[in-house]
Amino acid sequence: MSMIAAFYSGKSILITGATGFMGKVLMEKLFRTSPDLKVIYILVRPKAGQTTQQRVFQILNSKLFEKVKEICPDVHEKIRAIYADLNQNDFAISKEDMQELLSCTNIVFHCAATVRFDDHLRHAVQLNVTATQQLLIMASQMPKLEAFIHISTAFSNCNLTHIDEVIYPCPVEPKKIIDSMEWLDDAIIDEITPKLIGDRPNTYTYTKALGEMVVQQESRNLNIAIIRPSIVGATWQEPFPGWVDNLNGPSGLIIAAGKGFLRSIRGAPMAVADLIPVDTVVNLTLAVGWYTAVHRPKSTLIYHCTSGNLNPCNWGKMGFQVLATFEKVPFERAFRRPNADFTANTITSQYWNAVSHRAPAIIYDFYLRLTGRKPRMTKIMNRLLKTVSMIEYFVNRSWEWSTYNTEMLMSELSPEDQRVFNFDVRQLNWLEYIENYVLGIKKYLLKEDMAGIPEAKQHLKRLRNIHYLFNTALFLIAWRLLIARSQMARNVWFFIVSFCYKFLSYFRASSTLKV
Ligand SMILES: CCCCCCCCCCCCCCCCCCCCCCCC(=O)SCCNC(=O)CCNC(=O)[C@H](O)C(C)(C)COP(=O)(O)OP(=O)(O)OC[C@H]1O[C@@H](n2cnc3c(N)ncnc32)[C@H](O)[C@@H]1OP(=O)(O)O
Ligand SMILES: NC(=O)C1=CN([C@@H]2O[C@H](COP(=O)(O)OP(=O)(O)OC[C@H]3O[C@@H](n4cnc5c(N)ncnc54)[C@H](OP(=O)(O)O)[C@@H]3O)[C@@H](O)[C@H]2O)C=CC1
Repeated sequence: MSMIAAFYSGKSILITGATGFMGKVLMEKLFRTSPDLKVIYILVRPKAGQTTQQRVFQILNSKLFEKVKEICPDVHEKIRAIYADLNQNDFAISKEDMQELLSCTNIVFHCAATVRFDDHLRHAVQLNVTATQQLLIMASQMPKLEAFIHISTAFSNCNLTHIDEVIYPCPVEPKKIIDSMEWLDDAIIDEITPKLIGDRPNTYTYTKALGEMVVQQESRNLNIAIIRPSIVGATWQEPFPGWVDNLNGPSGLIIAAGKGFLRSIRGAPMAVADLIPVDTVVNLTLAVGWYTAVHRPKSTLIYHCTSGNLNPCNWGKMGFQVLATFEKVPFERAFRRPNADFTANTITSQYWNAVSHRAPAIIYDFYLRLTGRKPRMTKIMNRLLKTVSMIEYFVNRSWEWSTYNTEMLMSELSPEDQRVFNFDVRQLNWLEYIENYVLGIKKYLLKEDMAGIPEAKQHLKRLRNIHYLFNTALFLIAWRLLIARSQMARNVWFFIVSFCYKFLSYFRASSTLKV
C-alpha cells in the first residue's frame, strides 16, 4: 500500500493554477492514486468566453482524465471550482467560499504563476509575488493546514551557475517592490526594470526569485516546502507518455522545427538540456506534500527537480533525436524540410537567420502576393525569432543544481511509493522520451491523424525536390551572371569544359583499345 496515496485520502486540497499544464497533471494524479480524497478546491477565473464551470468540464472531459473517470467515477463531485482572480484583492473570492477554504483546507499546492518571459514587471510582481504573499496570509488562517507547497523554478537563480537548495536573497526586499508597484507608473517601471532584474534575463525569473523570498518571510509557523523544476516537458509515463497541452518551453519550438519554420538556433550543442517530465515534477510534488506534513522539517526545505546532474542530455543530442523522429513521423503540411541545428557562433547563426528563416519567409510572402493572397509568413517568422531570442539565454549555458533534499526524500520513500510516485530521473531513457514527446505534440497539440503520415512523407519528398531545383536554378543564374561579367570566370569555365572533354576523350580511347 502506498503511504503517500493513503495520506491524501480524506484530505481537502487547494490547488492554484489547476487549469495550467502542471496543475492539470497534479489533479489527475491525485484522483487516480487517492480516489478517496475528500475534495480538491481549485481557484479558477473565467477565460476566453468560458465560465469557471465550463473550464472544469472541459478539463475533466479531456483525454488526460480518461483513466481517472474509470477509477473515480464521482470525480465531478470532488472538484470544487472556486471563482477567483489572483490579481484581485482577496482573489475576489466570495465570503462563503473563503470561509469554506479557510476552515477545510488540509494541503495547499501553489502552482499559479505568469510564466511569460516578457511580462510587464507590474503584472509579474502581482501574480508571482503579491499573490503568493496573499495566499500565505490565507494559509496562516487555515487551522487544519498540514502543508503548503510552493512551485518555483530552478531558474529563479539563473544568474548563478551552481545553485544549492537554499533561498538566495535579491538586493531589493520583495515588500519594497510590491509597495513600489502600487504607486509607480508604467513608464518609470519600464525604466527601472533592467536595473531591478540585474543579471537575470527576464521578469519571470526575477519575480519567481522574489516569490521564494516572500515564502521564506511569510512562513510563520507553517509547514512549507518549495519545489524548483527546470524546463518542464511532456509526460514521461503517466497517465500515458507524451501528453502536453501548451506551447511553453521546448514544445512550441519543436512544432516550429517540425513544420520547417525554424531550422537553426543559436545554442551550445554541448550545453545541458535540463528538461524534466511533468509527471516527474508532479510525483515529487506529491511526495513533498506528504513528507512536509508528516515529518514537519524544522526549516523550509527546497527541492530541485532537475535532470542534469543525474541523467544529463545535451541540446545537440536532443535536436538530433527530434529530427530523427520527424523522419519517422513527420508533421503535416510542412513549410520546409525540418532541420535542428544548434550553432554556438553568433555570425553563423545570423547568417542562417537571414538565409534559412527570413529569406524563405519573404519569398513565400511574395508568392502569396502574386497569387492574390494576404502575406503572413514574415509576421509569423518575426514572432518566432522573438521567441527564439528569449530562450537563447537558456540554451547557451549549463547550470549545476544540487539535489540533496530530493535524493534524501527518495531514500525516505517505501519501495511501493518509489514505484507509484517515481521521480528518479536516472531511469529516464532520453531517446524514448523525446520520441514520445514529438509524437505527443503531433497527437495532442497539433491534433494530427497518424493516418496522414504517408501523405506528410510525400509532401517532404516534394519539398526536397523543390529545394534541389531551387538551388540548381540559383547556381546556374549566379554562374551565368558571373560568366557574363568576368573574364576570369570565363577562363575557369573554359578550363573545366576542356578538362572534362579531354577526360572523356581519353576514357573513350582507352576503352576502344581494350576491345
Ligand atoms: C532548430 C532549432 C530548434 C530545434 C528544435 C528541436 C530541438 C529540441 C527542442 C529544444 C529546442 C530548444 C527549446 C528550449 C526551450 C528553453 C526554454 C527555457 C526556459 C527556461 C525558463 C524556466 C522554465 C520555466 O520556469 S517557465 C516555462 C517557460 N515559459 C515559457 O516557455 C513562456 C514563453 N512564452 C512567452 O514568454 C511569450 O509567449 C512569448 C514572449 C514567447 C511571445 O509573446 P507574444 O506576446 O509575442 O505572443 P503571445 O500572445 O504569447 O503568443 C503569440 C503567438 O505565439 C504562440 N506562442 C506562444 N508561446 C510560444 C512558444 N513558446 N513557442 C512558439 N509559439 C508560441 C502563441 O500561441 C500565439 O500564437 P497564435 O497563433 O497567435 O495564437
Ligand atoms: N512550464 C515550465 O516549464 C515550468 C513551470 N514552472 C512553474 O510551475 C508552475 C506551473 O506552471 P505551468 O503549469 O507550466 O504554467 P501555466 O501557464 O500552464 O499555468 C499557469 C496557471 O496559473 C493560473 N493563473 C495565472 N494568472 C491567474 C490569475 N490572475 N488568477 C487565477 N489563476 C491564474 C493560470 O490560469 P488560467 O488558465 O486562467 O490562465 C494557470 O492555471 C508555475 O509556478 C511555474 O512558474 C517552473 C519551472 C518550469
